[in-house]
Amino acid sequence: MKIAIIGLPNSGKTTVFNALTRGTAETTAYASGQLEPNLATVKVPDNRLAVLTGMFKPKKTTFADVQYVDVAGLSGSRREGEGLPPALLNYLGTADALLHVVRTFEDSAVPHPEGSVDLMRDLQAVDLELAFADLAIIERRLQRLNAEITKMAAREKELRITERELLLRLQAGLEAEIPIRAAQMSEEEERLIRGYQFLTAKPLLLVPNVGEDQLSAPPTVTYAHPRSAVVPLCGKIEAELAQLDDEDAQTFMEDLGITTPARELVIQQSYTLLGLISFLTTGPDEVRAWTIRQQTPAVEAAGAIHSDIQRGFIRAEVVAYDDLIKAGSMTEAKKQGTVRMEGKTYIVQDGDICHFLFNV
Ligand SMILES: Nc1ncnc2c1ncn2[C@@H]1O[C@H](COP(=O)(O)OP(=O)(O)OP(=O)(O)O)[C@@H](O)[C@H]1O
Repeated sequence: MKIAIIGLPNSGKTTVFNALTRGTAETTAYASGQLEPNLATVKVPDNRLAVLTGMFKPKKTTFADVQYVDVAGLSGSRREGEGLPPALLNYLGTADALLHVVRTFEDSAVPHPEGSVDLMRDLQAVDLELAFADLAIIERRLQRLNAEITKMAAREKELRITERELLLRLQAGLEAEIPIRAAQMSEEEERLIRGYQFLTAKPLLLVPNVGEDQLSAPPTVTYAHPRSAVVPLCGKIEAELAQLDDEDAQTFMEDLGITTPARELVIQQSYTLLGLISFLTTGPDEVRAWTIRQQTPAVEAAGAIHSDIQRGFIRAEVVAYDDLIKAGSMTEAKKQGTVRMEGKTYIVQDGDICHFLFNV
């Protein structure tokens, strides 16, 4: 799963990237204009793993992970005929979700490309830029469809006409500032456009990058679109926090009056926004979180571990995390009857502790 960090130049993208990934990519007060992205894999914080590690004392503990990509700044001032550079479009198109950093911190030493800090203006500028990228894809596709449809056989023609109608609807929506993720679509329609990598169809996490002085009362931002969420963060503080060891970080957080680093909230929200959940496996060798989509049946979840387990699936022994903790041990949970046997079609829940029985 890959999440691309976007935003205007100097909004703090690399700083937020460093905060999320505990990395040390170079940040600059002047727009870097670099196109080569920074990429890092990040563990998804999950307290349950620490508790299970205490219980099972495994040789290793493995967290679920997500990847973040820090790309160059969007321009925010699109002129006629000017779109996003193809390399940037390519990075964004292949991402599973977007994380939009929008600046609210004031600092005269960090020039703003528009000369002043204005959250709503910047937010709209970037949304517009994403919408223009999608509109360009739609226009090209419509031109091709219009040329092709007349020459097609009846069955194929019908499908293409449906696609054209859908694209026209999405186009009208985008022109009225409605992102594709907010458009009403049937499952079939969603399938029809899946291959286009529309940017406004991707889940979006809006991260206002607030100043240190705004930490106690971050500006309220409403972004009322489906599959979107808002998590404010002070990039500068979080990036410093991310470099400290746990003990120093704890003291620093107490001084600042915060309980959980915002980076953890952002990572968790990214995961949720993507419709992902974790099931867990336990044992003397490893305690581990595995990533699956919501609504995944047990037989497919088994495939996340190994294709052989999916192929030879017999059944799954499942206990909910809370039930195991309540019981105190697997043996006790079995006595209490909370360890269940489930078949192939059982829908795996977040926090299920699964043991798959298989035969290949
Ligand atoms: N919350 C914040 N408060 C104060 N300063 C910040 C904050 N976040 C970032 N900065 C500072 O703003 C400057 C620009 O940050 P950064 O390089 O991360 O931006 P960027 O969006 O990645 O820039 P570019 O467009 O060059 O890729 C840096 O000097 C950084 O330390």
